[in-house]
Amino acid sequence: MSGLAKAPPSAILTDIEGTTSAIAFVKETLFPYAERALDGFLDAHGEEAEVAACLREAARLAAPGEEVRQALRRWMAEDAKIGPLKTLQGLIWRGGFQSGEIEGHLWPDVAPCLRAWARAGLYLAVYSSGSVAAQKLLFGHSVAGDLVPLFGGFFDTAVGGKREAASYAAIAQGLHRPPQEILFLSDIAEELDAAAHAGLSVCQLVRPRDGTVPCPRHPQAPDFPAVAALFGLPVPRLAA
Ligand SMILES: CSCCC(=O)C(=O)COP(=O)(O)O
Ligand SMILES: [Mg+2]
Repeated sequence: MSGLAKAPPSAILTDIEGTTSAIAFVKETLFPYAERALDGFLDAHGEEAEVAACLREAARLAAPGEEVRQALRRWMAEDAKIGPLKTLQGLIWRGGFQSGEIEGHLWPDVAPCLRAWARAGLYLAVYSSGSVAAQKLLFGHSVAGDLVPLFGGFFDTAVGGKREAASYAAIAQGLHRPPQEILFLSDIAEELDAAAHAGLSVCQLVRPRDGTVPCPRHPQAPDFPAVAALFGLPVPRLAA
């Protein structure tokens, strides 16, 4: 087992899907919303610069002979972490989050811990395959209110893939912190491997309702208070 910090970390870097939020929320709410709205959105906005750039990149990455909208739908069904798809999803979800039709799911243990950690002076950041715009929508319109002000940084795959050690080294550099001061939380073994390889402390969230596959190579916790206990972090004050 690797990744347990000797001193408590000064920064927390968290994944979203499977870590702060249910995989079912992403697969059963977010993806179907984007799927339903895709054609209308592309018909209305397909010529706008950002959307057109995503469509060109998606066409380049599509399988030979595959139509671009067909490729986008296939990637959604596969939960493929493809940059132009993730950018388009974020743009499509914006209307849903802003109207209140979608609320960002967070497991109930997450917001109290994030607030306690931020209050104690820990630096909080997000690293997700979801675009930075989508991350801010989810935390800004979450079931626990607007949590965006708790975070100092948001990273998506523009910094590199989540299974590549270089991405975590770049994030540590961007945060001006030694990698070992950063604790990365994720449900995915390959992401934890990459972060640990870059020198970060890591912990796997093994959330029973997400059916996470436990990875014996890294410390494991069923929720954020258990992460706090493992790594000497503050725990939320109990309501009186
Ligand atoms: C607001 S991010 C939505 C979730 C998403 O699209 C995604 O791909 C999450 O992947 P993660 O890297 O957080 O597991
Ligand atoms: Mg995840």
